[in-house]
Amino acid sequence: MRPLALFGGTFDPIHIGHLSVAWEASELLDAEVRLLPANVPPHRPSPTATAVQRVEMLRAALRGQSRLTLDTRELERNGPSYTFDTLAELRREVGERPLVLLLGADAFAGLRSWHRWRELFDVAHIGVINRPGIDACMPAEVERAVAARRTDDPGVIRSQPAGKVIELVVTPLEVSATRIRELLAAGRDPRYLLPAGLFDDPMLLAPYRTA
Ligand SMILES: Nc1ncnc2c1ncn2[C@@H]1O[C@H](COP(=O)(O)OP(=O)(O)OP(=O)(O)O)[C@@H](O)[C@H]1O
Ligand SMILES: O=C(O)c1ccc[n+]([C@@H]2O[C@H](COP(=O)([O-])O)[C@@H](O)[C@H]2O)c1
Repeated sequence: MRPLALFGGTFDPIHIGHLSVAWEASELLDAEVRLLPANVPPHRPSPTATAVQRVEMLRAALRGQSRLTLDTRELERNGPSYTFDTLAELRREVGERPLVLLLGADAFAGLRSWHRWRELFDVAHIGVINRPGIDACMPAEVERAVAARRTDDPGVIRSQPAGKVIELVVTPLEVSATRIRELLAAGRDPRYLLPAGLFDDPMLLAPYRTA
């Protein structure tokens, strides 16, 4: 069955790294990919842009294609955006359809601090995306939990609803939202690190520019 993949993030702002890896993950898994902006990210300071501003940027970035879509459910919930809660809700909606949580290698390495992290495998597969500059060394506790779950076969992902971990080797792009926020705050113009749609309306990037 065609998997449904969720790519969660703060997207403060969305950049070409997000889009490119989500696109390639969709190709590698033959999956529908939804970008899932977090309302209150559980383990980091509050974003610079509001949830409404981040969604406006996502909509502008996704315009003109249909492979990547937007899922705003976490913005409709109060409190921290725990991924387990989101995936459990999605599981109830999709029945037996395979669900894949897409995570950059940095996010995956921090998995053991997540809310109910061991139970994530009951509701979804995890697709780990390589990211340059990230030490791929996994905490032993996480490696023990995932060792028997590893597969390199997208066919296995399609054949069962949840429970596997697959490494997705995509074109590495060393781009981060932190770097883009720094450039914008310094009055620079990182236009080729951002999707073109973000320049359609000058207000979209206003939260990051200093007066
Ligand atoms: N260039 C990239 N290559 C691979 N994965 C990425 C890349 N940028 C972000 N990700 C992944 O996208 C997800 C959402 O990331 P997030 O919105 O925090 O972006 P970020 O660029 O890491 O932001 P920040 O610099 O503010 O932490 C995470 O799983 C992260 O690992
Ligand atoms: O559920 C958790 O405990 C949890 C802890 C840390 C991060 N997450 C999710 O991981 C995704 C990437 O987070 P971030 O901070 O790298 O943008 C995003 O969807 C977060 O909601 C989730």
